[in-house]
Order: sequence, then C-alpha cells, then structure tokens
Amino acid sequence: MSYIEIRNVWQQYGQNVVLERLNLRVEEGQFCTLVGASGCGKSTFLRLLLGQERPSKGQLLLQGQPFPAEPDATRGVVFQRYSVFPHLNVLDNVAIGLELPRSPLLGRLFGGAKRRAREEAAQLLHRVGLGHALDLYPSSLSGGMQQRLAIAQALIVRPRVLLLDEPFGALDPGIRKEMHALLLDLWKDSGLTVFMVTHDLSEGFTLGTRLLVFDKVRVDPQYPQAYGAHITYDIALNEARAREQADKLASLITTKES
Ligand SMILES: Nc1ncnc2c1ncn2[C@@H]1O[C@H](COP(=O)(O)OP(=O)(O)OP(=O)(O)O)[C@@H](O)[C@H]1O
Repeated sequence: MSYIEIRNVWQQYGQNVVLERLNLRVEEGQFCTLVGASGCGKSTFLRLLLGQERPSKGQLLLQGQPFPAEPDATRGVVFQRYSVFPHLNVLDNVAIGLELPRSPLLGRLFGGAKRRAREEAAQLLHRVGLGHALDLYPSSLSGGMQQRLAIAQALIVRPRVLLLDEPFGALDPGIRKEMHALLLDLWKDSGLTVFMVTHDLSEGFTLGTRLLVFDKVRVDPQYPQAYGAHITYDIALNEARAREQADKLASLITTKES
C-alpha cells in the first residue's frame, strides 16, 4: 500500500473539466514538485489534497483511508502570498497554531501550557532563521522573512504532508536560494511528504525527488473546457537524496516497531 494514493480523480466546476483521470501513488517522504501550464489545475490538485474541496469523482487515500475531508493538522500549507496574521507578532503567529487546537473555546492557553507552547514556537522560529525577530510584526518583515514565518506556521502542528503553492514565487533569486536550502533541510529533518507547485522548472528539478507534469492531452478547440489535465510525465529526480530519505524513514519505522 502506498502512503498516498490518488485513484482516478476528476475535478469539474460546472461544465469546466479541470482535472481528469488523475492516478498517482506517492511514498512517505517523497518531495513532489508540480509543474504545468497556467490554469491547468495544479492549485486545484493541492486544494483537493488539503481537503478544501472534494473531487467530483475518484478517491484520495492517505495510508489506505480517505483523506480527512476538512483541512486539519495532518496537512500544512504555504501559499505564495503571505498568509500570516498581521496583528500578531512573529512568536504569536506561530504559537497560536498550538494554542487554538489545545484550547478551542478560548483560543488561548495560560500558565505552564502557554509557556511551553511559546517555547516550542520559539525553537521552531530559531530553526527557520527568525530567532532574532520574535517580537516583530509581519509588516516589518521582508518577503523572505514572511515566508519563513509562513513555513514555521505550517510546521508547528507537525503535519505529515506539506503543501506548498508557489511559496517562493514572489521572492528575489538570492533569497529563493536561501529558502530552497532551508526547505530541503526541514524536509530531511522531518521526513515530511511534500507537494510543491512551482512555475520555475529549474526549482522543480532542483528540489524534488519527483517531478510531476500536469498537462491537457485531449483538447477540443470548439469547447476548450471539455477536457481536463492529468499527469503526463512523472520523473524521478535527485535519486541519491530520495534513497537516503527513504532509508532514514525505514530505519525510523523499524526503531519504533522494535
Ligand atoms: N472554485 C472554482 N470554481 C470554478 N472554477 C475554478 C475554481 N477553482 C479553479 N477553477 C478553474 O480551474 C482552472 C484551474 O485553476 P488552477 O488555479 O488550479 O490552475 P493552476 O494550474 O494552479 O494555475 P496557475 O499556474 O496559473 O496558478 C482555472 O480555469 C480556474 O478558473
């Protein structure tokens, strides 16, 4: 059984078929980069994985079970545009991810529980290079810093799957490189399974252990919305890195079981 299995998924809005015949098996710890023409349904696919939408047809399975139908802590998400809370400082932006689920009524923790949540958040913020900025507000952060914050927000709840929709699309090339290194380090440490949409093919090739190309194969010029895209190429990449990660995860599972 694969970690994630996509079985004959279709997504259609009214008469507009966006995705069709999508079939995919992904093992735990793989880093999938998604590329394809603008409008061919890559973000739609991420929304299906996130649970923001349900497919018109087909199934998405996580370890053999249907994906949770609502966004939850199994999946973290980072968008291109900064999704952080402007009225909270950096530390609170991340700590709130722990406070909300642990105190659904008040949305706040107190005493020792609050201190522990803030310590955990501060540790992660150090890890993503924002240890010096805990008290700052998002408006005073650069684009790269805001995306570091968005990544910390996504990771604080320890998701199993990380979804990234062009997370570095708005950043300068130098900062992008730094973010690539950070993302790869986080991925190696965490064993996360990653799906990342990018318009930058070289980014897709550099980061992924698997490149998935979305494309429309069937086209009716009279009725362009009749057919959807599916995965036309599935290319294994950076195989040494992929193998290392797979071995690491396998040994973690063996240690847990023994
Ligand atoms: N909720 C919706 N209702 C109706 N149509 C939608 C909805 N969401 C997406 N679409 C349509 O689905 C198609 C695919 O959009 P999507 O954003 O998934 O493509 P994409 O490959 O991510 O594009 P881009 O690379 O430009 O971000 C578009 O034609 C869009 O208009």
